[in-house]
Amino acid sequence: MTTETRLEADSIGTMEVPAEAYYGVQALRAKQNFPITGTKLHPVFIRNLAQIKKAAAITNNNAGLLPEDKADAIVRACDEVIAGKLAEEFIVDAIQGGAGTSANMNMNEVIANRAGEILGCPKGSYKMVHPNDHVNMAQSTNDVIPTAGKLTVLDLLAPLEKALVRLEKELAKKAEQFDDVITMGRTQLQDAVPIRLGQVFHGYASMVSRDRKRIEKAHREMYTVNLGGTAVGTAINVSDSYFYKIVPNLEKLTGYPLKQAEDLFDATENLDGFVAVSGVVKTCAVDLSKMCNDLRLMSSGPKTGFGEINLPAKQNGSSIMPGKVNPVIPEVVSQVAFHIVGHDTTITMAAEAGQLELNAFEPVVFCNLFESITTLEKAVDTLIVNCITGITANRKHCKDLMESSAGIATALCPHIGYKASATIAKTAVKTGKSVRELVLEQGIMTEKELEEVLDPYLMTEVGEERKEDEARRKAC
Ligand SMILES: N[C@@H](CC(=O)O)C(=O)O
Repeated sequence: MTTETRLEADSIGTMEVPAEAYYGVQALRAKQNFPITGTKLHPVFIRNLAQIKKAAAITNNNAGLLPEDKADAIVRACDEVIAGKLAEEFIVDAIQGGAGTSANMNMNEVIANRAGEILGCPKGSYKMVHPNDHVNMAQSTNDVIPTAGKLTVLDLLAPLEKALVRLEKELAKKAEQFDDVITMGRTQLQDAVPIRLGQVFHGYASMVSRDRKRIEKAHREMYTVNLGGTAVGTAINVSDSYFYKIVPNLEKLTGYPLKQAEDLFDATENLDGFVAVSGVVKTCAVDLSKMCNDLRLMSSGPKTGFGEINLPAKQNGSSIMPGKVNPVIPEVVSQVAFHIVGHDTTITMAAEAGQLELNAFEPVVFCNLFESITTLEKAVDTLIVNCITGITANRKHCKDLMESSAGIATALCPHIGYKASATIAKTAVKTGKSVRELVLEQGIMTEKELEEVLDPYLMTEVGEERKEDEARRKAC
């Protein structure tokens, strides 16, 4: 590593910057001011910010305000950043004070130095391409940073949405596979009434489908950007041509159906769109964690728990207890959910803390939201591959549990009333006899009548499905 430096100046004073660095004095000051998380800016965010700088250079050139050679060099430098070539040059911490100005200036300096180099200027001279005058031309941190944040959310949500489609499919497959596995449903952790394991998994598939649609709907909010509004939404320092063309040009580069906000003041000062996305991501995480709680309960044991299903064994469970296997995948999914709930609270507080024309807390919103989305996507992936696809059911044990439970007495109510049914249920629990045995013993119903009333499959069906099943049974 070279120890040579160059001297750079900003409005605070002068500073030694490593001679080879593409970043400049402002990025270096920010690095020193914010030694906070040790996590740098998200690479997808860097790529999107570079796309915005590229769109701005093209638009300013078309407006006749940025000479061709400078614009070409800036576009080339942006393309290099987009390709990930200058990744090491982005040195500011993901969490910074200053509403993202440090991130924006880090980008402006890297592009200015690289574009200057392309035009034959030494790093740090900024004679041909200046970070503020040329790269940041017609922009403010306050419009480029939220726009880059929205593009990044869109990029990160796409794989999450795809992962949820896969999860829904796998759950639906399990629902089919377990459709004839009858077990005892529980409410408030007490025996309730029979249910088919397939119905339980169908419920999970429906939940995931709803979560996915909710995310899809919220992601559309990200298409509306405040680019062109500059500092406070009044578009100061922006030419008419740039104002009308910057978003369509960015749309061409990104492929997203972007729209310039009708009310740029609102779009600059409010972060509710990010809160909405975080909210739907959190909702999905909470749902998945609830499902994982169920999977842990249903697979508990193997001898002393519910033991209704088996999760695939993924690793040794214990350092001290030989042969123990733990439900590690549902456990990790739940932890991801707790993490996301915490992030959502942070994002909510940050959005609430905006003042007047700007919200200064975008860095923490982005840092947490990006992490929420990607960790959820990865959690969904491991949940599918390492858990859901390999779940098996202990059919006989499920049936035994259902048959030995007094819960099926509920089905007697329409025939003998709640009071008599409760007496049967209580006696069953006390004596260990089955509900069926007691009803027959007491001559309350005939065997034939009971066959229909206490048919556990019919207890899990309603409407057409029930009629078809009854007809099928009669025909046998
Ligand atoms: N975030 C800065 C504006 C900028 O960097 O463009 C401010 O409002 O103070």
